Amino acid sequence: MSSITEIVSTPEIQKNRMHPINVTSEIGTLKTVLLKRPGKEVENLVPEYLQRLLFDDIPYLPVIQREHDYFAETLKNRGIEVLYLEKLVVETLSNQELRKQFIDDILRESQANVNGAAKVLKEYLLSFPTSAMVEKIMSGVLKREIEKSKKTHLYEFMEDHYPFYLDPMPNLYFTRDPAASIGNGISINKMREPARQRESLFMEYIINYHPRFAGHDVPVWLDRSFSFSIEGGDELILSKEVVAIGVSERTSAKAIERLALNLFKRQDSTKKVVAVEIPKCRAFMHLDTVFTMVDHDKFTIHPAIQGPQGNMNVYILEKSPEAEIATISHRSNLQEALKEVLGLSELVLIPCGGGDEIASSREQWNDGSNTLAIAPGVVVTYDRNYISNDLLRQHGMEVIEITSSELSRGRGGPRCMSMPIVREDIIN
Ligand SMILES: NC(=[NH2+])NCCC[C@H](N)C(=O)O
Repeated sequence: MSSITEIVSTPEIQKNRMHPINVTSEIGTLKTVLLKRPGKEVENLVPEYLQRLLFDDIPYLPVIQREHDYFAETLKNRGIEVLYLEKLVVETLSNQELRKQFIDDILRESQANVNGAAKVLKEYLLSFPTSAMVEKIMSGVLKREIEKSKKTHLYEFMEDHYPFYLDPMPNLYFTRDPAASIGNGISINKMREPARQRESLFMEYIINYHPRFAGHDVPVWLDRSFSFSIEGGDELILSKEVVAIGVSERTSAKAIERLALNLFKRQDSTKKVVAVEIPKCRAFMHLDTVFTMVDHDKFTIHPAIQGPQGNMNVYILEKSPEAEIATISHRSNLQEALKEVLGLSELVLIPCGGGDEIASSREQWNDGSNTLAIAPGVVVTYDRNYISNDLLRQHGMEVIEITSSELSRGRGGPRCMSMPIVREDIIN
């Protein structure tokens, strides 16, 4: 594990005095990315709670870890710096005061399962070295872990069949969703599903207290105390001037509008926020499950999100003379709206599964549209989506495939499993 000093003194950051966050596109050469290696939290998935924990099956831990390591190696081999969430959290919680504060916060947000046992749990968690403590918090605490002798209240002795004091967080390897880098700042997200709401607390602590970020001017465009939900899988940075955000099962119109107004107010470069309405269903939970950018003028799309003539509801928000109101205009065709906001005369939408009814819904289910661009025209995808991958190649993309039999069981692909921290700017 790297020590704090190693990370802080990452040569590139010091040499170039780069801002710790810089993401002004979906496709600019990726320099630094945040991942989370799936850990014991995945083994705390049981059939009774799968749905609530947002999984469709239980991944086999050694294989999901092997596949994830392969993903990380693939990125490193392309010169990308890989940061791990779990390591950053350990480095962040470098003193006892902060550890206590963090545990108080996490226990408060864990609500029902803690069920009054916060004091015992706090002592239990603090009894571990920091890295084991962080691992426990992420993977969950079983009731049977707390010694009988530490139990003081009647309810603590009861067998209520619910096994956890602290729920596991098996979705943590989808680092894309709890926060999103936009320009030199970040949105730290109020997440929609109770199973994921605690996840963005890790990012809040990292930004506030990790030496790599604390002390730098990192604007928080929207924070997790906002009352309406938004998730990073819906936040796509199309260019320095345009952000697209899905209005989805997870992301509300109210959060999009607030984020847009904050960006217009505080980041001069943002001119337009494009709200793309998608069906609200499990398979299409975020915009990036049905639509991603792969090159300057190319996108993947799941055909099922469009009506017969390619019609969809797209709203363009722009700065208005009044600070608290955006100018909003409606468009009914995504392709045309994208050409307009990106100033392009031609733009290609590459259909997932080639548009074949069966292949496209099968490959979309396994994240065939969820590509991670690591440079313009260079994408990382799951190997299992061979029809979509071939089609991307036919459109001139370099497609780097990763193994995906267990990773895909959590319903997320390479874009969801990665949170870009630094990308090179696109020079027009
Ligand atoms: N950006 C994404 N598409 N993320 C996928 C997250 C999948 C995760 N199981 C969830 O339901 O939240």
